[in-house]
Amino acid sequence: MSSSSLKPTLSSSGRSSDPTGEIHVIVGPMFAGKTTALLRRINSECNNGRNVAMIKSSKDIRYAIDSVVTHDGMKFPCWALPNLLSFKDKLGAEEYDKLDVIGIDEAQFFDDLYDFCCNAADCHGKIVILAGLDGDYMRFFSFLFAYFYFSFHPYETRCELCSKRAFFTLRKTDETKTELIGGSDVYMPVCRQHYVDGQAVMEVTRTVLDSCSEVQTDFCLEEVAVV
Ligand SMILES: Nc1ncnc2c1ncn2[C@@H]1O[C@H](COP(=O)(O)OP(=O)(O)O)[C@@H](O)[C@H]1O
Ligand SMILES: Cc1cn([C@H]2C[C@H](O)[C@@H](COP(=O)(O)O)O2)c(=O)[nH]c1=O
Repeated sequence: MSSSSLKPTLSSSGRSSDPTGEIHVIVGPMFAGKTTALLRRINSECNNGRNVAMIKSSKDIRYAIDSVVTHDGMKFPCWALPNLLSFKDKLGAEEYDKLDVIGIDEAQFFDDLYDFCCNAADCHGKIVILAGLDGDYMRFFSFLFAYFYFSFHPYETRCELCSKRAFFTLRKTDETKTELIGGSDVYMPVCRQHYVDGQAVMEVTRTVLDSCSEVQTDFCLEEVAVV
């Protein structure tokens, strides 16, 4: 399929039936082949019949205004935007809902990257593929890398609740301090969906406990039913 003939949003056979989203990150220095890798992934998703949209920052129109372009000239049509949270409005809610995959090039230029990606993956079931610099010319580490460390998963296990691939550790207690030594009494590996569900349950539970001072606070998540 020729990328140059494609509109920014590609219609094909419809949405994936799996509601769980994913975030994939491609990072490295300039000229490392990040955009090439992103285009390869996006083309492959298109060829598999997924609805795809590509976004880049409107700050970067070096090679083209409305295409992502690699240093050696490969192209893919895109939305050039000043921020990501405007994307849904620009595209229209109906078209956004049909999307399976969102590619974002030059991701380091978007201040709202974290909110957009988590929302798209956690709440809307999108597969988000990011490409960006992992550091600037001073070798300062990019927050892009830190925010999305969970998208790099050389070691993985299975979700304790549904057996899908697990990338997250869910804390089962209401303790909020960062360091809390424990084993399976306190933690469990979960998939994205069960992480989101589990956090929501914990949030509600904390609110209830906060408003009811006599209630004992040493509960465990198993007691509050996670589905
Ligand atoms: N110094 C350079 N100037 C221009 N093009 C280069 C240079 N070094 C490598 N390239 C080409 O750029 C390609 C990678 O481009 P691209 O995927 O856009 O990289 P990135 O997005 O990581 O900056 C390489 O395969 C190579 O052909
Ligand atoms: C190192 C560095 C880069 N940039 C800019 C320069 C380019 O517009 C992009 C990187 O593009 P590429 O696709 O990864 O080649 O970022 C910058 O603004 N500041 C820097 O320190």
